[in-house]
Amino acid sequence: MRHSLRIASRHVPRLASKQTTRALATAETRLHRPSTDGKPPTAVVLLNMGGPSTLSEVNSFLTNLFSDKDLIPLPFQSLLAPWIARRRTPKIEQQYADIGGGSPILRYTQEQGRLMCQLLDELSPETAPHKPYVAFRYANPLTSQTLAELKADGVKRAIAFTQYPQYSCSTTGSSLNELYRKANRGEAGKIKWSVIDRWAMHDGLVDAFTNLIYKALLKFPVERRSKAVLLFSAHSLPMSVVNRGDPYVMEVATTVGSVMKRLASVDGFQNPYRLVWQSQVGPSAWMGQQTIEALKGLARLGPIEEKRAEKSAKNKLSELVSVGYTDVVLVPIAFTSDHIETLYELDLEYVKEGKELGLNVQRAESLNVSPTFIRAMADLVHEHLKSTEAEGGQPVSTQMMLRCPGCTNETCGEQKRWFAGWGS
Ligand SMILES: C=CC1=C(C)c2cc3[nH]c(cc4nc(cc5[nH]c(cc1n2)c(C)c5CCC(=O)O)C(CCC(=O)O)=C4C)c(C)c3C=C
Ligand code: FES
Ligand SMILES: [Fe+2]
Repeated sequence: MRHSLRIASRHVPRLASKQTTRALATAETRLHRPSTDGKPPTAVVLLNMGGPSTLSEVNSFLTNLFSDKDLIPLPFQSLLAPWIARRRTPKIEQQYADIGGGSPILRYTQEQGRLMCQLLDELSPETAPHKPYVAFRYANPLTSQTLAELKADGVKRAIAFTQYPQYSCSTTGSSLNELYRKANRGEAGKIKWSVIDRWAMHDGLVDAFTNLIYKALLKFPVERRSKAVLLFSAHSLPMSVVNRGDPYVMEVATTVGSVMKRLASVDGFQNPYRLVWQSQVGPSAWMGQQTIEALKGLARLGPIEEKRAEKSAKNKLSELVSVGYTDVVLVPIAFTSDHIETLYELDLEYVKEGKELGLNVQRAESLNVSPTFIRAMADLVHEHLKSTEAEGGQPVSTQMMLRCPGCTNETCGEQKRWFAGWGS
């Protein structure tokens, strides 16, 4: 049987499990939350960089971002950061205006947290109630504000849950360093912390990505689906960061490998694919190939010709069939929700440019609030709670404890030791 015939819509619900949909529906309509006897909530703190929710926040978002030494160390940073931010603001403001006036990252993160905690209350009644908090690095709610909320709620147990599935010291590392700096100063009171620092190969995450890729492939005519090129696109990283031993590039590749394995195991699907990199900023060397260059390259190579054996007894000659690698699915593989990189760069720039180059480009939807994804988040936190609360449970992964071999940032070491001691 040809692959193209095997991608039928009946396979899509198989990945988005009925159990998940039912559990979500139950969580949505449930009238009675588990009795918690006035217990303080188990806090699930969703860490991300954030984005400006309105155009008036663009400048402060960029100022905070360029002031972050863990992300971009600059000479005379306190002077240079506001200057770069001011120069960049009009261009970036225009991009946010073009996607509707702001980043949807806060709205999605709050909704993901709310739905995840509803599921968690059912999965783990012994640690209920679970309450989601959002701690952004560069936009509101900033870490200090979130820690004040934890303190006001009397939280005693908290999980720092990174919303970047793949670990980079410039993203998750920066958020953990900030959390350590503020929580260590007692801004949240006395709390027992543990950390979900990476989840690049989590089964539920892989299922959620696979579902969304299927959905995008279904937009191509059945006979072309198995040939569409999957271009997994991740935010790039400066080579200086890659070269100090940052694990992000390796971890993004493991997500891609796991998704391709899942596609093959579910339906024997073996689409051609590449991992490419987007959103580089400034003149220094960044991880490549750039997503836009890959699109241009595919367009340049054009349709390929393939020989297919003609079975007819009369005509033993091969028939030339043009199959072409002009069908492309762009898959944002390192973000858990939409924001400027997907809605502006992928949708408004690359999909448009790809079409002008003669390619048929589809974009796999972002994870956002897909039921499979919400279930994955809840399962992950549930597994984490079980393992940390078991006798001898550890608050951090062994992988988190290994600093980049080229790291010279002392805060990284202090931060890891602090979390490994459950934040005391
Ligand atoms: C996995 C995700 C991300 C990595 C890794 C990452 C590294 C990284 N980013 C910059 C500089 C900028 N990033 C900007 C925006 C931005 N970056 C990410 C994600 C990752 N960044 C997201 C999700 C966003 C958009 C936020 C939103 O809209 O919701 C920006 C601001 C936009 C711009 O000025 O172009 C900058 C600058 C560096 C230097 C870096 C690695 C060191
Ligand atoms: S930069 Fe990676 S551990 Fe410090
Ligand atoms: Fe970025």
